[in-house]
Amino acid sequence: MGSLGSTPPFRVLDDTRPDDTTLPAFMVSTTRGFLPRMDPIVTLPKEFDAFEDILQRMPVKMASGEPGLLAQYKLGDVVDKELPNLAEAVDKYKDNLPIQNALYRDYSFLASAYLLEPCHHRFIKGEPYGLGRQVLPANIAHPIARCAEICGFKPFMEYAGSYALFNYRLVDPAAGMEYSNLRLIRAFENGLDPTSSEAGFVLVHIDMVKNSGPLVGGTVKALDAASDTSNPNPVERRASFNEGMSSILGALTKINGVMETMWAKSKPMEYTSFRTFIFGITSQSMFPDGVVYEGINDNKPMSFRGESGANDSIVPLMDNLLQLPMPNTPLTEILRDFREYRPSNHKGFLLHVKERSLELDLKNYALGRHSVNLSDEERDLRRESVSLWLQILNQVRDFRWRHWCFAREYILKRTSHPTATGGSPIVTWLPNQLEAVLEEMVSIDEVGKAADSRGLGKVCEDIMDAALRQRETLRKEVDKYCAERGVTRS
Ligand code: HEM
Repeated sequence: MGSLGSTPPFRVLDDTRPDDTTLPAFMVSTTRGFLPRMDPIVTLPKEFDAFEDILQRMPVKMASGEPGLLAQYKLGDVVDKELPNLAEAVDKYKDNLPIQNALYRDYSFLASAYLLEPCHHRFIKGEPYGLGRQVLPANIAHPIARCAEICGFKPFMEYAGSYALFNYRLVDPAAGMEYSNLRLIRAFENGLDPTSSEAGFVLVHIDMVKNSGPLVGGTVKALDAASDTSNPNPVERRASFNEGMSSILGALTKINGVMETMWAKSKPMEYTSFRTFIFGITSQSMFPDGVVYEGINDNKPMSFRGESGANDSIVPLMDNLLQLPMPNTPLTEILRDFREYRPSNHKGFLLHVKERSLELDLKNYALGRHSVNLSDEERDLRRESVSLWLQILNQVRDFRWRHWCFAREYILKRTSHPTATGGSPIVTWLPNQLEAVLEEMVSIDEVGKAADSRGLGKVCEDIMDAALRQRETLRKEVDKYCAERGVTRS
């Protein structure tokens, strides 16, 4: 295929080669999207039995239903007395990347539980979080630093590599990724019970991401169609572009539908109790000077953001493909920083899509800004492209609006702690991006109306009516929370 531009190609997998242990666990594919290439490894090699034993005793409520070490405030003591430093055993498996990913997941669970155990105990007594443990001992610090380095993660719990996307197992392997067939591998509170709010919170993320294959496939198709200079037929090219965009729209609609199930699967009242363990170090009062990883970084304190869905790749993929303009604010800097906390292959793909979209001038291609002397058929297809662009933006709006509702109902109404788990300011950060989407929708709608006397049709008119009403509501709500909490918008 002939192709415009010089951005190096990116290899998106169709076959994820689940048995290949030499490839990283996370590689973007048209089949599994942003999920790992294979179902996560559950059982660690036998050298790690002592570690596994502590992990099983760790949760507030163990798999047996009995109270575990975190319920008794005994985890720190047990780690200090019983856990060997298994850094050499980690190295023994350095060529097996899926095993390294499982080790990274498990060490990051233990690291967060160890550091935040004192905060959990204050929280359940109704007290402020206070300080976490400020030093991560060598028996956790050395192995986590090593396996994180091998896998390309930060040595602290991440969303994809650890807490969410590498943390499920199938009850019946033959039944696949059906929600009722999913269980967590690791949990802090009572997440080993699949009906718990902690399990629901994590499993809904997985249930959404399992629909990201067609999103990736549609993105690749849209970019390929727009760059296919070997096809002299503009009608065919645009029809193919629209097919890619339709696939994206279908995937996002499904993903948003699954996201809505969060309300029932994870109760707003119960979120703050397991959330204590997924806070990060950066911008958190529990770690004002960072954390010392014993024997690492010359014992100078280090700081990492906490686990957050903000490190998921679905929405950033759309931001990059659609060239969504973000305001030049400190809040947008946080958004950029979040994008460092994801698997290297996801990062590479997101960067590729961003660069390719700009190089192809994809937005102007979709909007038909450079098209002249169009036939009726081309005009219809171009109108469809603009409508699809707006409908996809509307799905991104839907995702971010629901997020604002989550933040309001699960967090703002329950706690005055000013920062979210990823370290963003809780009142202003999500609205920063949601406002940007709403503004872009207004701008695309105007282009669509100006380019075609028929406008964009009823579907888009209804979308815009609802979006403009939502913008008013959002502004009032954010003003209210800012006033109540004495914060400014950026
Ligand atoms: C009860 C449910 C949820 C709550 C309370 C919640 C809360 C939050 C908060 C507070 C943030 C701000 C970033 C930070 O952590 O510092 C955030 C960001 C984000 N979360 Fe969630 N989240 C929830 C569910 C989900 C789900 C199911 C996904 C699916 C992948 C997700 C994906 C994201 C994304 C993409 C962002 C960045 C938003 C943006 O770019 O504007 N979240 N979330």
